[in-house]
Amino acid sequence: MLEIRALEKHFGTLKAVDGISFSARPGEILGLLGPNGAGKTTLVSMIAGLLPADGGQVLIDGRTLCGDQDPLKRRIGLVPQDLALIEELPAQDNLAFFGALYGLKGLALRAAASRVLDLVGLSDRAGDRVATFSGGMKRRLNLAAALMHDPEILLLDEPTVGVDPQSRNAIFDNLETLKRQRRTLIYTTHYMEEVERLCERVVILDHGRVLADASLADLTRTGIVNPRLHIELNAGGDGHWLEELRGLDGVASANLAGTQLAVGIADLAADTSRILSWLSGRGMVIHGFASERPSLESVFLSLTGRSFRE
Ligand SMILES: Nc1ncnc2c1ncn2[C@@H]1O[C@H](COP(=O)(O)OP(=O)(O)OP(=O)(O)O)[C@@H](O)[C@H]1O
Repeated sequence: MLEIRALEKHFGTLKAVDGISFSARPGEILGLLGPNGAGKTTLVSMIAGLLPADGGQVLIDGRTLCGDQDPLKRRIGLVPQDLALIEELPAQDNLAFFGALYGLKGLALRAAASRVLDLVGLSDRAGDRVATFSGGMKRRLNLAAALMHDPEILLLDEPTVGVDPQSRNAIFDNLETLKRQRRTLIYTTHYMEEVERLCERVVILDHGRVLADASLADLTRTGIVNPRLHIELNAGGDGHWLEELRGLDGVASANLAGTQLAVGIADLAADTSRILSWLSGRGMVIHGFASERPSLESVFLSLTGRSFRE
């Protein structure tokens, strides 16, 4: 179990990480989301022990991580945002370099290289120089390098930037394999669909603080953003009934533009038919309606005031 408690990092007067706490379990892929400058990379660097914290703690199974030399650090791996590869060396020599940093040598080093190359599907390219690899292959090797010392906690800082869809899917498959191996994965990304595909839980950051820490299902159900009904009426009229509609149980908002009525409601299943009947009862003819569930994108926008990729 990885626990982050009240972590802080200041750069001059800027609080890049301002008291962040959350935890992540083995076998979980936790999505770490936030707009540019939210503090994600700073946070991940502190968890990885690359950057000293100004306050707070990182704990693994209840034990506090103390400094760069702490043996607990071996239990963490980092896939950095910027590729950390030596282009002129073959893939296997790159892996040997990273393995050696963790004290691996001889047979153990070769076994680790073979295990990670197999996982990322690059065994047949082991002897080729990284300079000859595609962007996606470099990303996969970057992931392999972080796994040489067999960490149980893996921090991934935007690991699919610049990756073609095929390599992206290959990386997802690798991450799902690591999840099945009961590792803990912290996944930072700007791609909403990646979070929706990979993560059950998400921590949303902005200005160095946690805005939300919830399962994806709960986030889109909490009422941070309501589901909506889009109803087309035969005639909007003066909308004198709007105030009354807004006062109904389960109605969070109601807006009329011409003949288009948008109603924010608490629960699609429970409230839809009741609202349609209420409108019919007021003599309104409904030409059509559609329902819209809140997306993670709309939750993010509502929490941060910014769109995901701004
Ligand atoms: N070494 C540094 N010195 C001064 N300010 C820094 C330093 N590193 C980061 N910052 C600032 O801290 C804030 C958080 O930056 P960070 O890189 O952690 O954000 P991020 O969420 O990873 O952003 P992005 O999505 O753009 O990678 C930003 O305002 C950034 O300018």
